[in-house]
Amino acid sequence: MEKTQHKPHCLILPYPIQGHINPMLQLSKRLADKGIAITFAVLENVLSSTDDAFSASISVETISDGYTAATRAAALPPEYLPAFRKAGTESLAQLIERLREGGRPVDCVVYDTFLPWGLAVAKRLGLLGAAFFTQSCSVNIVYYSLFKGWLKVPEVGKEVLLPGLPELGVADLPSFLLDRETHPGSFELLVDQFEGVEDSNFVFVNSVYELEEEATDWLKKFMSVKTIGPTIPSMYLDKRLQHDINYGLSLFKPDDTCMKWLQQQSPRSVIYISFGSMAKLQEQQMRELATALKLTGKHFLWVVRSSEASKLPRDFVGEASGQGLIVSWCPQLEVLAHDAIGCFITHCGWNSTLEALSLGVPMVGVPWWSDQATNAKFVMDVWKMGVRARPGEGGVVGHEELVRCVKHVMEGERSEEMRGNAMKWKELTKGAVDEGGSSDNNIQEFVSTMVGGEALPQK
Ligand SMILES: O=c1ccn([C@@H]2O[C@H](COP(=O)(O)OP(=O)(O)O[C@H]3O[C@H](CO)[C@@H](O)[C@H](O)[C@H]3O)[C@@H](O)[C@H]2O)c(=O)[nH]1
Repeated sequence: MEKTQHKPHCLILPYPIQGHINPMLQLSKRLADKGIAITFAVLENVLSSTDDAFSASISVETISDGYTAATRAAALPPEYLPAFRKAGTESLAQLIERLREGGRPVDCVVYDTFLPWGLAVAKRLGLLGAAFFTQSCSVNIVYYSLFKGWLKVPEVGKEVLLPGLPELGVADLPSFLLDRETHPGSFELLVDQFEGVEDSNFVFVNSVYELEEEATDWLKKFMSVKTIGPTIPSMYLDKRLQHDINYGLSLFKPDDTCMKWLQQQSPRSVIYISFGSMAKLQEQQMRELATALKLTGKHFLWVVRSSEASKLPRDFVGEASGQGLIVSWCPQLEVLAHDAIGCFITHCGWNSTLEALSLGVPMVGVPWWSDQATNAKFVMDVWKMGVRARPGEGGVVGHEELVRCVKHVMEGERSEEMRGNAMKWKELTKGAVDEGGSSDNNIQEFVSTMVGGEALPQK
């Protein structure tokens, strides 16, 4: 690669959902801090949610998916993804051209692997391409094996043994392998992430090498993997980026009142419950959760997004008002970092899992879809800092099972051991992003290639 004459410039292309914007924005901040110019390309509706703190160091531009806010909400993946590919390909190329004409030529497109056409645009325009995976290396091995045809969709009841991974039972596999009907197009979206990836100059994964060494080493045989996580604001980890306190772009409005309430609770006494930005729980599951929370008698903080609120049992809000707090969205990192939190009932979305690992909070996993069952398996059996609640009839986790899991994590015989493990992972994830840590080295290596014109990695 030629030495660049101007400040190296990366265009970052995230898929427009919270769980993808957060990690890609965080990598952007790390790169900006190391002297890379960043353009963050988002849809119009995301633009209004950016906060000034990050837009000062990162410039934000829009691209189009061909939809308006109203038509997008109603679109399903089989229709939406090809339309986004078409409109996105065109508007991304136009944006890159505009930037070039404006004296800010782009050197590298860092594209979310949900948008694999980002690489095609980069290559067509003679730019470098860097893939960004928002899920773990272990989950990526499952999808890559499917993409290559090495793994056929397993029949129900069979375990799967893949290189770099522990044996996965059927219930541990990403949900889209066994159920393609409930969320049409999702299986293809996940498998197609690998389109052209072997030609990407870099492959970023939001993970930590030390959390999944074998899986990462195995993937590295096929692509230029660089683990760069956890992508959490620096002030929760290494504290090297003093201004990096929040994620900086929230599609939901956080309710900060819960922080005052947490302040009044004793250490490790509160159960925090959140299912991320997308989960749509069955009404029965909400009922079981509500009953379980009442039965534990413990204080709780429950995030119920406004679109889910109608599923809360009638009277629960009033009845539980002395025991807990329900909010529609919260500053999750601040909550997890608070010493009042004793346990996190989570869907095990990859960001939430990494956040709990990084802040040392034991988990009760209640996976809903996608990679979450696999993440829950790792939480329980590999990282040993929590348990996975087992579902009963109709996939619903009953209140008795939930109470059992919470007690196990907060006061059971093995609770101290889990706490100890949680502290170990907390130190380790911080070490990864600290100067000279595995993720910091990977980011630095990328920056050196961009700045110094070093040889591109072997693919
Ligand atoms: O009240 C809340 C609740 C959540 N969050 C944040 O929202 C993000 C949620 O991300 P994640 O835990 O990954 O869940 P999803 O939003 O469900 O993420 C989708 O994307 C992830 C990355 O691909 C996948 O692992 C998940 O399965 C998929 O559902 C996290 O950073 C949380 O800190 C808040 O800030 N406040």
